[in-house]
Amino acid sequence: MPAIEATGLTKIFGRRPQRGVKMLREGATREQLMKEGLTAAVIDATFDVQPGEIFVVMGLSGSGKSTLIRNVNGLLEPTAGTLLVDGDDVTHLPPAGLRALRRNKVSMVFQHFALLPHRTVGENAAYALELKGVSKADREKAADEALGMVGLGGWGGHLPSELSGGMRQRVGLARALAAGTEIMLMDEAFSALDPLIRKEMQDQLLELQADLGKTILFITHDLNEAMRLGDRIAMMRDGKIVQIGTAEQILNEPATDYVSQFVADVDRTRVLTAGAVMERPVAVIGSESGPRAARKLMSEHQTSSLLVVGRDRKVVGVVWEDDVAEAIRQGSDNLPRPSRAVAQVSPETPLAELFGDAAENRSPLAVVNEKGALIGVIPRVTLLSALAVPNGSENGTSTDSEADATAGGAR
Ligand SMILES: Nc1ncnc2c1ncn2[C@@H]1O[C@H](COP(=O)(O)OP(=O)(O)OP(=O)(O)O)[C@@H](O)[C@H]1O
Repeated sequence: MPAIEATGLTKIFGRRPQRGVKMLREGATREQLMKEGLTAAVIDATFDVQPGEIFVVMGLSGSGKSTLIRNVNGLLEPTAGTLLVDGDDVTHLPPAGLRALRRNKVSMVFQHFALLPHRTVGENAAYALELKGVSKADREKAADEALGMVGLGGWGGHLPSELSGGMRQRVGLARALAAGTEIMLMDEAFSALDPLIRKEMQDQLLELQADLGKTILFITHDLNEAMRLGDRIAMMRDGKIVQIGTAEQILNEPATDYVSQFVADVDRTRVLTAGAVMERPVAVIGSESGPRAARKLMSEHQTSSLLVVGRDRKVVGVVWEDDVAEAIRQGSDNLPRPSRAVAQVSPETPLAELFGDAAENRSPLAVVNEKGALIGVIPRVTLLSALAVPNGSENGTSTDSEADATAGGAR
């Protein structure tokens, strides 16, 4: 079940907004509504946010992002459409239901921190729990823990005015974490911070998220931030969601001219990561097997690579489709020599950092998870084509150059 599910969500400001809904249904434009004194801030937004996902809503100023997020936490009531949070319909909640939603299900981190100036950092972090009626001792414990998580252990007794902007935003984050809700809404949460601190906060959020697995709806007007943080990104323009996809999908398959213009200046090598271009070896073959068995397995699993394991079940390397085909052509009974990856990289590594290794060594890269287990491989050709760099192959085709490298045992 999605953590958040919006269907046809529409928010219109102005007198008798239902008029606007009717006009939109009859095909009127946002401009035509404007002439009637109605602002269509969000139009027919349909999306879902899965538990544990960072879902980023990205758009320029005025595109409707804040209005969208305010519908989700009940600060605004949708004019049309439905909104489910954790499976419960929160579209038209009465005040008591709204209070319960904010206490138990969603917490919010704001751009300008929204800290209470006369309360200590610890009291600010514990504020949501105080509203919930949690005992002083328990909320202090939760606040201390949350402050520790965001790197502010020991600051609980200070006043917000004694903290830098970045630290204040950490308090905002700690407050949302201490609240203990599964869903966190973050409205331009890092936009007021200077670039270095902003990047630090993004890193911290990703680290925390790896441990905590919250559901995060994150609003930003910064495409690079969206691409760094978002598992998926919804691109908004003039109140409408024009595309929802991963950073890679938005970069590689922009749904509209608007999106492609938007992403034109993005440094792809910083956005695309090893995890995005790697091939997952979905099947394993013993090193004693023949190339025909390898081809059969590849076709059964619709994959172009196989992990090769030795008798002791340890991974020896990877064989590729082209090399297997070549072995069959040459009538060999042996598997081609498995390629051993030169370098191990994490799935989060930006391609920009991989390029040197693979290009210079003509080798595939092994993508390993934090426990060191192999989760994917990146053939050199894939890397080069992902970066759209001419591969400089002497033989004209990248496939040949890969085969060459294998024949020469270089990879
Ligand atoms: N309370 C309101 N009353 C009337 N119009 C509003 C209200 N809030 C927002 N709007 C209008 O709705 C549209 C969308 O605004 P919204 O604040 O959601 O956009 P945004 O993408 O969050 O922009 P920003 O990044 O500048 O905050 C704008 O045209 C705005 O003027």
